[in-house]
Amino acid sequence: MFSLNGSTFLNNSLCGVSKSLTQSAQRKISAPPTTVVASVSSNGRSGDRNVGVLMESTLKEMNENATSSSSASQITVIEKDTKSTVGGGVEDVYGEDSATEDQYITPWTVTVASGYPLLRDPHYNKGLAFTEKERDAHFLRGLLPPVVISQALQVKKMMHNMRQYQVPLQRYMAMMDLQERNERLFYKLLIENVEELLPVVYTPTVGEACQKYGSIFRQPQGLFISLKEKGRILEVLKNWPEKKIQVIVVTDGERILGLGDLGCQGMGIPVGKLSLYSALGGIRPSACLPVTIDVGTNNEQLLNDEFYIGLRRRRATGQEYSELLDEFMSAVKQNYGEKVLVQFEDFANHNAFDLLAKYGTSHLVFNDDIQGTASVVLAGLMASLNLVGGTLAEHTFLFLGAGEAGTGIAELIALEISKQTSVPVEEARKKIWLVDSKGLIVNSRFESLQHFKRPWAHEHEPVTTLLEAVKTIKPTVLIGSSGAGRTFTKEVVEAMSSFNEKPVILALSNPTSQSECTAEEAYTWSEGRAIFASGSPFSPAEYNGKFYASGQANNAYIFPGFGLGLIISGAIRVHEDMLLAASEALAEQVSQENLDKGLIYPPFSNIRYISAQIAARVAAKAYELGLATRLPQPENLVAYAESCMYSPNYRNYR
Ligand SMILES: NC(=O)C1=CN([C@@H]2O[C@H](COP(=O)(O)OP(=O)(O)OC[C@H]3O[C@@H](n4cnc5c(N)ncnc54)[C@H](OP(=O)(O)O)[C@@H]3O)[C@@H](O)[C@H]2O)C=CC1
Ligand SMILES: CC(=O)C(=O)O
Ligand SMILES: [Mg+2]
Repeated sequence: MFSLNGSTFLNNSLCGVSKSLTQSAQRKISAPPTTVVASVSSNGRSGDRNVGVLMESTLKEMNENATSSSSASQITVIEKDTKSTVGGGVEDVYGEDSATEDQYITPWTVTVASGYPLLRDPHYNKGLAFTEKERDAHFLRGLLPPVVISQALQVKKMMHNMRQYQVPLQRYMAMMDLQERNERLFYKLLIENVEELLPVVYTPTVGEACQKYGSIFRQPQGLFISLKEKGRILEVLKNWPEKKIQVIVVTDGERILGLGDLGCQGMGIPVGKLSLYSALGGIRPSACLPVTIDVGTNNEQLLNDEFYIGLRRRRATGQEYSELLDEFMSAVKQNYGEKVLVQFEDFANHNAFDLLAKYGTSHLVFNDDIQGTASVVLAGLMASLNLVGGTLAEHTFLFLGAGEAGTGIAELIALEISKQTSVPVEEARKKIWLVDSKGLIVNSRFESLQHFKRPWAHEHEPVTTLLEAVKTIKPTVLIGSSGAGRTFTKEVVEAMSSFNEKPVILALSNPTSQSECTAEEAYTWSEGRAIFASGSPFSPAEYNGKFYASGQANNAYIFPGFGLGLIISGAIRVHEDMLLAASEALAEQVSQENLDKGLIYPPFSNIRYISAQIAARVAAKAYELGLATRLPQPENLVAYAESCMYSPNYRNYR
């Protein structure tokens, strides 16, 4: 924070300044040499080095165009300074559309360019919602049609338009366009229509978007760090316009959902995950940084695709790979400090476990596929006990898929059983069985197993098929984490239903095409008795004249609230007890009404409230474990979490 000409500026607001003025320079619309320019160049922070460079050229352009100034002003965005203590990292709640600016008495202001560049700045643009006063004050007259509409009407209109698109990818592109045009409207739309829009910005549509990312790419939405940037990653991080980053979601694109290696086009995943961080967990959008590490791809189709946007080479491995990751992780810590959360997403399992182990002791890291998925599935299983009875320890679990998701979930279940029953975790693991592409994981395969599978190699005869494993193990819970679609066949579901009154069947694999079975198949083949949830959403399925709704067992329930909990407590490390705490918090949100419908997850429509509960529980655990640095601990963590959440409501500009 620094002061200039009697105003106080938020450091990160400078990004808005430079962006707007740069745009104005590009468009040859000059802004006046106002205090904004001086304020940027007066800031000596190294993080703003690139801002200074940009400002120099902007100044030059401005001088050249000094006589053509029409958008000659800056605007002041009114902000309240209620949460600046949390590392400046969470945004306060602003007033409703109708609120008058005089309602806010504030010591904080953000200054950005006005006029035409304001309409082109997604962080501040309000489109037709600019009021008459704002249009006069900020040189917008004539740049907009006469009508002034509320944000609520804008939402209504956008949803109407969105529903005209029949093709999911068109909806995805319309949402991305909106995000690039008017960020607050994008989040308002997403938050208020979360159940309808989640499948658009997230699974399943984001999968197709990644597959076609080269063709639909329009604007950079995150940072691309390729082998070409080796030795210069810190420099690359400084190119990102926002300086106050709290959450990074990073992928190397090698295991995008269940679609395999999509290389650089995996960028859609960090972008999608981070939009959920803001919409579902209330993390300020400008504090989120999507990153794709491009070390090549082994996907022949992409390598031969003329529109492919990544490095046209096969994947780097070994030292070449680990040196790039090392440099990235060091640069992140150096640039953003030790409290920035790095979420690893959709790495292949031969890197994912090692990266988590390697950086887990030195950085605040979280692997969504291993840990977030484990937490969400454990929550669903806890809730399902209300329907099927018994304790966790009394059930038998069988997984199809023994990778990140499968072994991550298995381990958290074992940990919870161990805590509940005081048996050693090795003992608790004995009720959990996994099948991989070679069959049941058994002792005789031990030597050839990857390290993360070894704890699951139990004493048993070799079994090669899932059906045989189901018939032999007789699980009460069947979990699909294989990425292989339609592998829960009629015979498998019927076998599960033959010895379970209510078989619990979770088909976690994404996107929909990779789901181990559909909702309709699960209910039909189990004669309506299955307790079913899936990674990607299914519409209610009809069986025998009755409709069955199913829940979405997806880590999207966990990571936004989990991340918020880490941020509000200033946590410096992730601990497995935090994952258990998040599971408990989520399971408690499953109401009797949900259970009566066979649902083991609450509806996403309530997700912000749920995220606050999760955040509070995670933060409380961070304090209990001595991993929190934000002191003193807030008295009411739920209220605190809620109050910290980003609001997409428009702000008033004076
Ligand atoms: N719902 C959610 O929130 C989440 C869902 N997922 C989904 O889970 C799936 C798997 O992800 P992840 O665990 O990271 O992937 P991994 O690649 O780490 O693991 C996949 C596992 O499935 C096994 N497998 C693949 N095909 C078959 C088959 N036909 N029969 C039996 N086993 C098979 C593999 O066997 P082998 O080891 O022998 O190769 C491997 O053990 C993906 O579709 C992903 O989208 C992931 C995270 C969260
Ligand atoms: C949901 C998720 O993280 C995945 O499918 O990889
Ligand atoms: Mg994932």
